[in-house]
Amino acid sequence: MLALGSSIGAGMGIGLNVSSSILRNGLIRFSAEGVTGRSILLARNAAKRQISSYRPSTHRRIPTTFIRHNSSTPHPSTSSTSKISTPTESSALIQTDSKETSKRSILSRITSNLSLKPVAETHTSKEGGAEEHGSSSVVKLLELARPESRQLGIAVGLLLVSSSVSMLVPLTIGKLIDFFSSNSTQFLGLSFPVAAGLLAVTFCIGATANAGRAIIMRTSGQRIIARVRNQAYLSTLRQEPEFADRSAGDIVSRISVDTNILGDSVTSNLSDGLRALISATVGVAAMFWISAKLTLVMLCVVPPVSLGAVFYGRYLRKLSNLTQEAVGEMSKTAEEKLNAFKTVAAYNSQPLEATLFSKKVDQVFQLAKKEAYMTGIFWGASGLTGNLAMLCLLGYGGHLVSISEITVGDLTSLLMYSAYVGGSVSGMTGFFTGLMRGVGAGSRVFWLLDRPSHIPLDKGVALNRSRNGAIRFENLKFRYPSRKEVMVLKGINMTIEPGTSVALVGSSGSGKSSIQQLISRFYDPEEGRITFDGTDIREFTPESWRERIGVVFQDPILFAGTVHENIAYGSPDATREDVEEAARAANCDFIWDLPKGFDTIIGKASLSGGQRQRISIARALVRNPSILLLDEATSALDSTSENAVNAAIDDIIRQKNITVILAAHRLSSIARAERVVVLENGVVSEQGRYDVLSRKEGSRFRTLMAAQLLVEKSSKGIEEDGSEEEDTQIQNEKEGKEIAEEGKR
Ligand SMILES: Nc1ncnc2c1ncn2[C@@H]1O[C@H](COP(=O)(O)OP(=O)(O)OP(=O)(O)O)[C@@H](O)[C@H]1O
Repeated sequence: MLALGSSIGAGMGIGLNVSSSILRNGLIRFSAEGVTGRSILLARNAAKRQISSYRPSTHRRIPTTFIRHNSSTPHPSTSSTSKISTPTESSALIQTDSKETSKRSILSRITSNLSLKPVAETHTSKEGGAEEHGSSSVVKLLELARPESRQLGIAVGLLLVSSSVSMLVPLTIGKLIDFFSSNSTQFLGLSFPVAAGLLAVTFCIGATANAGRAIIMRTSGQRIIARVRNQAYLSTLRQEPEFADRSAGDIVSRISVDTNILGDSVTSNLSDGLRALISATVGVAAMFWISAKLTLVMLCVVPPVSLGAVFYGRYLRKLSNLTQEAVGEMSKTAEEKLNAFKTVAAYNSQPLEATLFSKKVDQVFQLAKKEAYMTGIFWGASGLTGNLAMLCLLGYGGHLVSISEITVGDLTSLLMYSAYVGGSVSGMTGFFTGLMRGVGAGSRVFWLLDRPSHIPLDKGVALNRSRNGAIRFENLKFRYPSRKEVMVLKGINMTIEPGTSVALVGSSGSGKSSIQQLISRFYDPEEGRITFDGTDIREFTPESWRERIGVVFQDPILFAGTVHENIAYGSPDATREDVEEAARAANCDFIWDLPKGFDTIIGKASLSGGQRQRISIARALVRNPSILLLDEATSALDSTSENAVNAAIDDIIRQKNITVILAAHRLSSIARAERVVVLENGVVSEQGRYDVLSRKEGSRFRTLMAAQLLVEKSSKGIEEDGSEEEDTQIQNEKEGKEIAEEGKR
């Protein structure tokens, strides 16, 4: 009966096509359906810093107000607000007014007025997990559809019209059979041609309503998907940097695949469910009207099917969660390796990577196979039940016809209605399972939306641009959250006066970069604090604090875009002159030789390492920072470029208006700094001026640098000229002198 119901329903435009419904809610669907031109545009706009304000909890209530804050406004809380758009348009998420878009980066828009209501406690049993009570997820799912309520209301109206028309079909067919098997000249109380014409018009109205319903439902679904994707991405951007580092692939899977399932489940799936409910109700009422006895026989089949559907739905939800997590893992694996494709190729690791990926794919497949078996068994059993019920109906109905209790037309109508009702029951089962799948995908997306950042971007007071002072480390202890067993910094104490320069020195892994990351507030210390002008930097909003810092990472990243865009990244107000000046200061002469100069399109890997590093230095300088963090900033440069960049760094240091903290191994870089701080075993073991430390006998710095000197000498092909008999004292003195001299280069 269910199978028959499905096909008849589909034929009649009721669309009770169970298999297609399952397909539509498929677990793994990488289709680009949700990526409309509009959503791409939205994303691009977002990247262009046009985002106003974002409320992470808005999946409960999609934002209607978007708050823009002025560039000159020091803190989001004091910014002006303006209502700029309606909630029904996807574009409402994005606000476009580049003139007013200040130097504040995209993050400032994301952070302003965050009203994060952490519901993540419900999920925290497992980082990234999706453990949440189904009921609350269902409520959240339905709330997602709220901004679309007007459209969805219209769609439901159209659905009522199309379903009503469809439900006329069985009755009409029954009446037609009776009309043709009698001598009557009246059909439905009218002459046949008039009645046929009226029916045709009614069916046209039904078809139009059905088309309208489908269009509205689909577009609403896509709007919801676009909105959720934007929110999920914004939510990701406001997380602490380690979060994205750790789970980029999984996040991408949540934003692309899960949002699609989610959107489908609150629109197409909801529409299918409603249609099934209407069809079932009207069908049962019509059946009772035709023959209550026969209808009662038919309805015996509903309770067992419904019970089966409930168990099946629950199982499917669990399976859906597992599958989505497996898909996330799969994406993560692929993404990590594709990002390091040259390493994979260089080490001929393609077969290994293929095996690793295929294991992840297999995990997804095994789960999908389980679902396929469950689905097959469920639909097979419910189909059989339906067909047996149909046989009973025919047997008992035939008997009623033979005793003239009902006509042949009535039996035909009843048969058709029962097929409709059967189809509707299966449709409702599909709705339920689709909803459960949506809940599974939804809890993964909601987890992302609700996850509170460990370093909230909205917390704290804005740091006044004019404020300056010393950076002080007070008994700073730190370990990485992902490696709790290792204490990296065990009590750092030091003070860096404003406008001075400090070189952090220490063996590899001694914590130089970690200190810089703590200054940037990518992490917060476990104990102790870093103060700026006497205030704990955790009291400043990360945005206003980071705005004062220019960072040059060890492995500089360039984005696809022009040279100008790359240098001006994070400084949207920078003019061409500012960019050129910064490029000159960072010794980026090569830019002028590029085919289109600053307008040359570059990408992640279209420049040499040294060129990338210099662009990265220019990017840091164009911000006009108060603090410059250089993490092995000259490590990728040849000696000519290194000298030039060091000269640029010298200039910056000499001007004494930027505090420079550099982590370096090279003696020539270390020597630029006014003070050297030696890190060992998680503490500061020594500090002082370069020339003093390098000449101080037995200093830790000298021991460290002696090894470095050897490395640098051998890389330059300089032979050791000391004889074995040479007195150790003389050797020591020579070494100290050499280190000091090397530093002067
Ligand atoms: N994201 C991370 N998660 C866990 N541990 C980390 C992370 N980054 C660094 N570490 C560990 O912290 C310690 C300090 O690393 P850090 O990068 O600060 O050293 P470094 O002095 O800058 O080294 P190098 O000179 O090689 O750049 C090391 O033992 C390293 O393995």
